Amino acid sequence: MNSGPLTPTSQTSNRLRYKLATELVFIDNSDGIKDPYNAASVPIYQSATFKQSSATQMGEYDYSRSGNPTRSHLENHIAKIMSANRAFVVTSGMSALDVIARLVKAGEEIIAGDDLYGGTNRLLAFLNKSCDIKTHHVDTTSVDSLMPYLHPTKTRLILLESPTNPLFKISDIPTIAAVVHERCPNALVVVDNTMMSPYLQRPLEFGADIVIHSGTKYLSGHHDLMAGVIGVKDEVVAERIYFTINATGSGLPPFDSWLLLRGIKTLGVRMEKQQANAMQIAEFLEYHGFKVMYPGLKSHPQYELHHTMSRGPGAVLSFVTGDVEVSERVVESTKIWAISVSFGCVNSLISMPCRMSHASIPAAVRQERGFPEDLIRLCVGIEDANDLIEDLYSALVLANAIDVGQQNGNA
Ligand SMILES: Cc1ncc(COP(=O)(O)O)c(C=O)c1O
Ligand SMILES: N[C@@H](CCSC[C@H](N)C(=O)O)C(=O)O
Repeated sequence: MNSGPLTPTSQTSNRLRYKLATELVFIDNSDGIKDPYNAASVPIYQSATFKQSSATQMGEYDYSRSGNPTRSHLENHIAKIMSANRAFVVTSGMSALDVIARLVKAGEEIIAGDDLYGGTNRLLAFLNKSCDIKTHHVDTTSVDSLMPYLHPTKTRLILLESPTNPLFKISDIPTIAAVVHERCPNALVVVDNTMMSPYLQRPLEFGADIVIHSGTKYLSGHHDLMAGVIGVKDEVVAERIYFTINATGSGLPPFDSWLLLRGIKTLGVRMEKQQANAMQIAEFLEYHGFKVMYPGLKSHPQYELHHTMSRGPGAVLSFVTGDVEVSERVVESTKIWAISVSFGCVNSLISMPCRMSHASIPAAVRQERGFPEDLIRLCVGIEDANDLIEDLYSALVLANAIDVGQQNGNA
């Protein structure tokens, strides 16, 4: 009898042979997963179970919760583009974070940012209440702010977003990783790299132990699926993660794996266009006097640091109007920009994080952490940049966020 779960074939040579734009579309057939017909598009193995030739010796796949060839193809491909030794795909970004959280035992501690995705904050609050796992929320823009909480045995995870969602704070990932590894040999540095995608930033190359992505965002690119991605450096940690995914049944189903594999092929072109559009929109808003949070602008306090780690600033940005009601009117007045949570899609989206993606963070905590209630977040798509700017300009004028008279010198 098979003594345990099958470990699917997700070993990969984590070296990039070509430039990333090439690797994104180049699906390596030397990964041990053979298709008898040499299909150009990896087939969808829509099968829950797999027939065996023996009652005692299982083949490579026995049951899709434990492993599925379409998922394995995707995991190999993702490991390569993330510079990971192993990668796993699960049913959502939150599921990826849940799998990582299961590496932490009761009584151990997590250090995370004071600006982070609302759902992550909610999961960490739940772990505190129900599992005796405490999180210290600190300003991760300063390595010093982590110091008082680094404990040689208790600290288990350091969870970073860089840039953070939604205030675009930058963490010095290599320095934090070096300090943490020196002081807390038991701790793992985890980076939620959703904002950047592996096309712009690969934190495993500069010290992180685990990188996660909400695959719902840039990796898939079309808002037609939910997925989470985990890239891991260390084989022992990878085996624990695989165990949890199989034990809890959170592996990504075959059809969604296929869709995600298809989406990844266009990540490079989408990101280049979205980022170029975002840069124009950030400059437009700054020109009109708004405080804009975007690491592509020289006015960003950590512009230099960000560019030591990343190939670009990405395509999400935030700005404030100075008045919550004005912000609401702006958001409700656009036509092309859809009022929607999420980001990373080919379509442009507009939202108010305090009312939407980050509403699960209690108002008092938001206030304590200096989270502006009038914040507007823009997720820039691939549309024509001038159309996007005109639509935004009309909404800003309609909401009285821009005083046209003053701009014309008539005020
Ligand atoms: C930075 C970040 N991490 C994780 C998640 C969770 O991803 P998902 O919605 O795919 O569960 C999100 C958004 O949802 C996010 O913005
Ligand atoms: N109602 C959802 C909100 C999802 S927000 C999705 C995304 N991460 C974003 O930042 O827009 C929830 O409660 O999780």
